[in-house]
Amino acid sequence: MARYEQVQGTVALITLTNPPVNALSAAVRLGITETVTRALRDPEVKSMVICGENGVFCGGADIREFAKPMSGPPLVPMIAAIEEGEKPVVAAIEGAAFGGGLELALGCHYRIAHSKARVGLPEVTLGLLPAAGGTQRLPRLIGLAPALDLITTGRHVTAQEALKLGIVDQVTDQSALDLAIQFAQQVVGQPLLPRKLSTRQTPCPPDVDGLLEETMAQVKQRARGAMAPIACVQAVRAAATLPYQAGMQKEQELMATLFHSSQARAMQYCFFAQRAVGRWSLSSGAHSGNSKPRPVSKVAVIGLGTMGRGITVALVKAGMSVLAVETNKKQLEIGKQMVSAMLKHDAQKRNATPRLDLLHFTIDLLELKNTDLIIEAVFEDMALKKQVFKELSSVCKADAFLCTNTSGLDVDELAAVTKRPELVVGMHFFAPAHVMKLLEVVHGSRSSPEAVATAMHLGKRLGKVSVLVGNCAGFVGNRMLKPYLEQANFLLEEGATPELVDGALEEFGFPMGVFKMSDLSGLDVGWRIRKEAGLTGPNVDPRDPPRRRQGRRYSPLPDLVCEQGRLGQKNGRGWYLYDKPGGRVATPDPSIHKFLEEYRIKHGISPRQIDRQEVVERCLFALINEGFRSLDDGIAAGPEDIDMIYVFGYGWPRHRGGPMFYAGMVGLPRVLTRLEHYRQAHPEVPHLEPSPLLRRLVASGSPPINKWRDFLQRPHSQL
Ligand SMILES: CCCCCCC/C=C/C(=O)SCCNC(=O)CCNC(=O)[C@H](O)C(C)(C)COP(=O)(O)OP(=O)(O)OC[C@H]1O[C@@H](n2cnc3c(N)ncnc32)[C@H](O)[C@@H]1OP(=O)(O)O
Repeated sequence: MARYEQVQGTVALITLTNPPVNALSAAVRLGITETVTRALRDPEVKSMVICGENGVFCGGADIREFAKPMSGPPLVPMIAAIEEGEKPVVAAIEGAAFGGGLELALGCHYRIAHSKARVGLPEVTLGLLPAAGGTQRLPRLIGLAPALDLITTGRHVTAQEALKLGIVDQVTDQSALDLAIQFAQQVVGQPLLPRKLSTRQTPCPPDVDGLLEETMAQVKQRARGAMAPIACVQAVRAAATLPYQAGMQKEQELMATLFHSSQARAMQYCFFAQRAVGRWSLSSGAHSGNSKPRPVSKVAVIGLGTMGRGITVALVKAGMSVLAVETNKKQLEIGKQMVSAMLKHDAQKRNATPRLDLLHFTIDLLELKNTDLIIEAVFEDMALKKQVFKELSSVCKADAFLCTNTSGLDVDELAAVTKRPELVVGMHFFAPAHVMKLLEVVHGSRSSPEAVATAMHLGKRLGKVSVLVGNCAGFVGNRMLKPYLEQANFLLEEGATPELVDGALEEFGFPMGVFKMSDLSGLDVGWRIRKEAGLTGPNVDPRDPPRRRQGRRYSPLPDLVCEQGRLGQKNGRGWYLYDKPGGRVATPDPSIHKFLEEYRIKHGISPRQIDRQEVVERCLFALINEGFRSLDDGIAAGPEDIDMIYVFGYGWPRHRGGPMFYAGMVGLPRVLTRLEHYRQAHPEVPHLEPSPLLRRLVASGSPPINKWRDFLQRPHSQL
């Protein structure tokens, strides 16, 4: 797993050979240990170069090994042997040097990088810290403040930034390996001690304690309950305050607390789940491996409202030519101004030039005739969308893909009004569409594998995590959100306040609770949908009592709030009060408390004390229960799909792995028991009835999440 060659007479070339990313598996660590020992012993060898096969230096420790018993030589002494040796070692970094890969390079005496290479210590994103000396060597190399930034965020750094920071010694556009070999010959005989990072002092600002405290405060706020970022600050603190060996000891102690934690398991699960969702399959036998996407060069976006603007920006940022379409000149001009401003703002942040040249605006649908793929993003109204699809079907070229950005309407119904239902798919973006990483690709019953492959591929080009889902009301994400919102409203009826519910969910790790999220989205959005569904407004069945609809418990609270003209952040009043219309600072509103009290009196509800555990269980277990139903229905292909939808689209804390992973962590029998308990207490709420899949899993001894697919009633039946 590490190849040994002698080149240019005196240079030992050690190549890591573990494709695709040369992860430091036990075999690779053994290979490095043996080849380095050989080179150190060989009198003909004067220096060494370490590189990786296939243009990738090293993707770090082998994450798949973390769940297994440790075998092979450990990383820390392996890297120490390289640094302590008396022959210069040069790391030739091509592609990527991440985690243990960068730590290996930091143990080398010199680092040469290709200009396209990226380096970083992303362990924090896996619930860990760089425990192969990274927290001690990096600060000694680049100083306390930049090391804190890199280690606590795990961000990837370009070769140019790495050079500026001092992580690498040279960057080349030519072969990094050739330069490293040349370099290795030149440095023979030069003093090695100053190149051994463990012997250096960490460069620190005058107020070390101030910097560490400030960083810790920021990190705690960002962490939302994750432990790893906090442990990272503690480890880097040791690099500034302790001698190297004591710092290494601290690094190991902190790693020991993280390594077997449920948070680390959750985040490593997310790492693989994110990659797994890209490998889709359909019941027809088509899958990502045998279905080719069609090349797409010209894309159009119909409708320049909030979603359409975000989608347009995302496409342009990915370097695609976009035709943006509006119904009239006034709307077109507004859209044009806003899209241009968004692109300029984004480019300014990245110190780049906005690609306004890729944008074209029109109100003439006939201009769509040469477009390869059209994304409809008009108002969420079936009649309107059908009309748009009919027109698109007649004006667009016969093989153009027609995609809808609906957040939950029936994709088959839209496909049925076109002459090409096989080319129709859903592309459900999340607001703001140029920022949010999630894309639900909705497979209608007649969508072709090519259409699915093309939409999934386009999502990837846009840098999205694309998840293929089946077609049902709300697809996967919004379908599961419904029982979650419903429980939150019921909790208000029963005695909670918006702050109590939100506080519990934020403590769980959501960036914002359900009521703050609703205020941000705009309360009128759901209000309109409920009106259309006959749950409120003139279409309500007059025989329904105020708190019952369609045979089940219903809370009219959100409707009543809207009737008071409280529409959320946009007009400064929703479940909270805001500093101004459009303001973001939410403060509890006594008039909402009064309104809730009056509502309870009116409906004869005696308020009770509700604790945070009940909030979390009722809201999240109801959501998880619907997740099990989506799996059993074949709307979600696997638990990983649901988890990635929630992590990337709904702010589910990554260190809790996603709702389905979390259910497994809590224990399926407990989820089942608590749902049964709440269902008994609230017999009029069908969403609390435990799903048959959950019951089957528990009856089968609660198998691990990677075995759940074996228990599905209709695997992939809807996909
Ligand atoms: C026992 C105690 C040990 C203590 C050691 C503590 C110190 C060190 C810790 C670490 O190093 S943790 C690992 C840190 N490294 C990372 O987080 C990097 C992870 N990888 C990536 O970011 C990317 O893979 C990449 C390197 C940038 C390449 O990206 P690309 O888009 O080209 O490919 P991918 O699809 O992401 O990956 C291809 C394939 O490889 C698998 N893989 C990638 N990295 C690793 C890894 N470090 N270990 C195991 N497997 C890895 C990845 O899962 C893909 O496979 P599939 O999932 O598709 O089968």
